[in-house]
Amino acid sequence: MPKPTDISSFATTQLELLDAELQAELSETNALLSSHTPTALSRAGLAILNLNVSSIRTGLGGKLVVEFGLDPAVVTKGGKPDIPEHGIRVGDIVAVQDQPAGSAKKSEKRELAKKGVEGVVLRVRRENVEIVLDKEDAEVPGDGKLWLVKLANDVTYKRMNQTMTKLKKLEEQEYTPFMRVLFGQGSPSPLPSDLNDASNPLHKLSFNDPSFNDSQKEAIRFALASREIALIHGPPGTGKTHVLIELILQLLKQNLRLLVCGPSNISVDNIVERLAPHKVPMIRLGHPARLLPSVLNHSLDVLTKTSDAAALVQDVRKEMDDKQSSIRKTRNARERRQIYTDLKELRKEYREREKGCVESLVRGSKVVLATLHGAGGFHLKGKEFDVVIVDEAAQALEAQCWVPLLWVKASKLVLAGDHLQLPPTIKSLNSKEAKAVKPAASNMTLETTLFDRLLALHGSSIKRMLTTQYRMHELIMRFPSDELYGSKLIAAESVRERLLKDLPYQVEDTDETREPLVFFDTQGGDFAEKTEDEEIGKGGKGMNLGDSKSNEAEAGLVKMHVGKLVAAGVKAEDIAVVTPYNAQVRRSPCMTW
Ligand SMILES: Nc1ncnc2c1ncn2[C@@H]1O[C@H](COP(=O)(O)OP(=O)(O)OP(=O)(O)O)[C@@H](O)[C@H]1O
Repeated sequence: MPKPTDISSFATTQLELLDAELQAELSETNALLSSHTPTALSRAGLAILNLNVSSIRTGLGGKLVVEFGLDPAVVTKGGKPDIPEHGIRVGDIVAVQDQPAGSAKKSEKRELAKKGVEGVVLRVRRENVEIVLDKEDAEVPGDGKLWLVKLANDVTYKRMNQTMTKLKKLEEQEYTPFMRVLFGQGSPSPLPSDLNDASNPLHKLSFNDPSFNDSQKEAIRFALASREIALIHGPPGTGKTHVLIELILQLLKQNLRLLVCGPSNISVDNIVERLAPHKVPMIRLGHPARLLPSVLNHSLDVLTKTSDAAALVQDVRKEMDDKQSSIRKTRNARERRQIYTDLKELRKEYREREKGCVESLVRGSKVVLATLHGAGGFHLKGKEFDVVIVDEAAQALEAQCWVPLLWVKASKLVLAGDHLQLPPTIKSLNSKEAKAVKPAASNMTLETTLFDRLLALHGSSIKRMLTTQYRMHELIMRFPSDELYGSKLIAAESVRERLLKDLPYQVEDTDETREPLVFFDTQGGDFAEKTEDEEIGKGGKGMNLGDSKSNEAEAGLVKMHVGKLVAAGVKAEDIAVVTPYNAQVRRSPCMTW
């Protein structure tokens, strides 16, 4: 077994690695922003030009929400006021500035860049974009044309950094037995020896879904019985989320309080959606715009408007909105100053009332759900939970997993994920800065997840693997099963022999629809590969700089195969074409049939 990890040196290494990663991210973005014109950035999807403020209101936390629409001057007569295609997404950090004139020189533009305000994208619609401004007393830029440009996102780093700094500063006597287990300074409590025995009460567990297979039942019993940590290893399509939902329901039956997290909003929303039919008293923390519409009813934003405790908050919110809109009508400087002073007072009042409302909502929920990052927000600081559950844990940086573990009080952790799929993306892996870091544990990089580290520390006795998959024909499953999962995967009856010709609608029995897996050998043929420079502005969305590959003849082969499937009756919307290269994706327009 590896040696126990020294907690303080672990945190120091993490801080250094995180800093190297942030530097890599910042230099990538800054290089891009400083060397391209607004028009080029807009073409690359990183900026939106020609905007005006269309409205201002007060959002959760008393923050200013500003809506931007297209300047009427650029909307062609009779045309729609739709914002042209862009790659700015909810949650992105952006700057809003007066738009430099097309003729402005670079230095002048930089000067302008210092003005303006920063914020987070709250909502993106066809005809407008909403931004929550960072600074409460920020003055929204003037009446001229504005532009909005995407900046590097350092918010998640800040929180990971705070978390690792807190871990580093903890005194030894502050380490809980639970924490010691997570660093190998203690062993997990032994499980009851009769866990797999019919005499164990967990064997009489009544499951909400009677169709669970044996590996799923065992994982649920194991996670219930474990005292400190339980890892649920779910290869693709093995029902990992299905198992987590059951586990949550079972833990609730034991009257426990749960914090459920995932690295992304979608991973958390997926659980909320699947828990909702069980009428569980739950609350989903997070920016309302980042949540799926079906999840909004459980969100703090909606509950602070609709719950009993909400009326008090509403009063102040309305008053703030009225004041805010009166600023724009006032030209007199003294009056404006007075309004700002009033707003400051109101904001204080608002925050206090809102805090009370949120506290009562969080207290009343047996299950709180948030992203790992969101679990570090002030709503949860110091709150007690019996179990923290993290889904998609093998896709999260370890420092991210520590956000819920350090800011709330908890003594048991369940991690669900698949450490054999791709780890989180790291930009600094081979950077000079990352290489200079001396790791506290052998070979530690940011790619080492908490899931990996715990397995290496305590061995597979802390893990249960789900082995029946409900997604792939046996032949498709064979390769990943043999190469990654020790040949342990089993195809469920429902998919083991499933073919396209057996789809529940009319599909002809042809060579293409009879085979579950086909390989085309393109070696040696006339399949020349092209390398394209993915230069900004050439139509790529996001920051796809660097080389990308494409191969016209291979695209032709795909087109031919897809054509045959469609001709046999397979619906086009049931077919996905996947390729790792952007340049090859761009060949897809030639695939219309
Ligand atoms: N015991 C079961 N019996 C029948 N179907 C099941 C069972 N368990 C899971 N499934 C089905 O398998 C599919 C995959 O389930 P789920 O989405 O929970 O898996 P997952 O492991 O979380 O998936 P992913 O690979 O996307 O992480 C779903 O359609 C689910 O209904």
